[in-house]
Amino acid sequence: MPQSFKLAVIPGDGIGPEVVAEAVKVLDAVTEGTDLTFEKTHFSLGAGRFLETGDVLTDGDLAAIEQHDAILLGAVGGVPGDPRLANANIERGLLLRLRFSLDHYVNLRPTRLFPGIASPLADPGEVDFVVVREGTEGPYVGNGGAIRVGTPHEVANEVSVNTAFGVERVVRYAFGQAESRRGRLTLVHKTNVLTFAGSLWKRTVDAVAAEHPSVVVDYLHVDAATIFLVTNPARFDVIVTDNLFGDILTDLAAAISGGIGLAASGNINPEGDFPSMFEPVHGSAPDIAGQQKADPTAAILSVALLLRHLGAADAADRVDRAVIADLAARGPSHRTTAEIGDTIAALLTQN
Ligand SMILES: NC(=O)C1=CN([C@@H]2O[C@H](COP(=O)(O)OP(=O)(O)OC[C@H]3O[C@@H](n4cnc5c(N)ncnc54)[C@H](O)[C@@H]3O)[C@@H](O)[C@H]2O)C=CC1
Ligand SMILES: CC(C)CC(=O)C(=O)O
Ligand SMILES: [Mg+2]
Repeated sequence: MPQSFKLAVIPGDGIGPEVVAEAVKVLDAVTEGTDLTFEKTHFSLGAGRFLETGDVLTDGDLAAIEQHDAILLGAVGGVPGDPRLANANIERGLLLRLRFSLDHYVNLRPTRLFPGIASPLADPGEVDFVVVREGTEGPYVGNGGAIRVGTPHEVANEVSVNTAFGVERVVRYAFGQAESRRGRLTLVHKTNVLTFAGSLWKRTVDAVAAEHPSVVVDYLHVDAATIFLVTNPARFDVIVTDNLFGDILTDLAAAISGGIGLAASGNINPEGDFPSMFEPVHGSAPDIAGQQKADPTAAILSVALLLRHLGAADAADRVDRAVIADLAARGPSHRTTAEIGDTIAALLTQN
C-alpha cells in the first residue's frame, strides 16, 4: 500500500547541513522506486537564522513543524563563546523547545560497535545497548535563576525537575525495550547524593520491575557507570537514566563504539501525539564545519530510526545494511562527507 509522509527537515548549523544533505540523499535512494514517499519541507532554523532575523523558533515555526509526520534535524548551535549569540540560547530556545513542546519524552540512543569499526577499547566485547534517556525533564527544563550576577556573591541555581508521571512513562518504555532485546535493564542515577530525584527513579523502576519479571534489573551510580562503559560495555543492554546523565553517557557510548560520527538518536513521542524527531547525537562541530570532514553516518542511521518509527521496517533494514556494508569496507582513507553519503546511497540501489 502506498505510504506518504510529510517530513520536516531542519539542517541547522555547522556540520548540520552537510550531514543532513547526505541523510536526505540516502532517504531518497531507499525510497526510490517504492511506494514510500516523503514530502519534505525545509526549515531554516538555528544560529544562522537568529543572526539574520533575531528569531530562534517562532510560534509559527513550531505550529508548521507540528503538521509533519516526523522531523529530521542535523545539529544546532553556533561557535561556543560567539558574543553575538550570548543571549540567543539556541540550544534551549530551539532544540529543547522542540523536544519539550513535541513531548519527546524518550530520547533513544542505540550504541553498537559495528563489524570493521575499531573501538579505542582494547577488548570491548560485544557492544550493543540502548540508552533510554528521559527527554523532557531533569535539569534541562530551565528551572533556575541567578542573583547578584557578575559579583563575587553570585548564586546560580539550575533545578532538576523529576515528576512521577514523567519518570514512570520513560521507565515503562525502557522496560518494553528490555523485553524486546536481551532482557536486562540498568538504572543509572546518583541516588546516594541526589536522594530526592534518585529515590523517585529507584522506586519507579522497582515498581515497574514487578510487572516485568522476565527483565533482570540492576542499578549503577553514574560515576561507576562510566567505568563499566569503558571496562565492560558488554554488560549493558538497556540503560534508563535522566536527561543530563543520558546526555553525558551517550557521548561516551559513542566514543567507545567508533566515534560520535556514528551515533544516531531519536527524540520520540511514543503515543504519536506529536511528530518524533531524529538527529545525530553530535552537535554542530564548528571546528570542522564547511570542510566536508564530518561523518554523515550518524545522520544516516538516524534516518533508519525515523523509517522504523514510521513503520517502514524494510526500508530501515536496508539503510542499516548499507551502512554496515560501508563501515565494514572502510579503510584508513579519508572520504568527504558527500563521498560517504554517495557510497551508502549507491549500496542501497544494489540491495
Ligand atoms: N543536538 C545538537 O544540536 C547539539 C548541539 N550542540 C552544540 O554544537 C556546538 C558544538 O558543540 P561541541 O560540544 O563541540 O560538540 P560536537 O558534538 O559538535 O563536537 C565534539 C567533537 O566531535 C567532532 N564531531 C562531531 N560530529 C562529528 C561528525 N559527524 N564527524 C566527525 N567528527 C564529529 C567535532 O569535530 C568535535 O571535535 C555547540 O554550540 C553545542 O551547544 C552540541 C551537542 C548536541
Ligand atoms: C542542547 C543539548 C541538550 C544537546 C545535546 O548535547 C544532546 O542532546 O545530546
Ligand atoms: Mg549531547
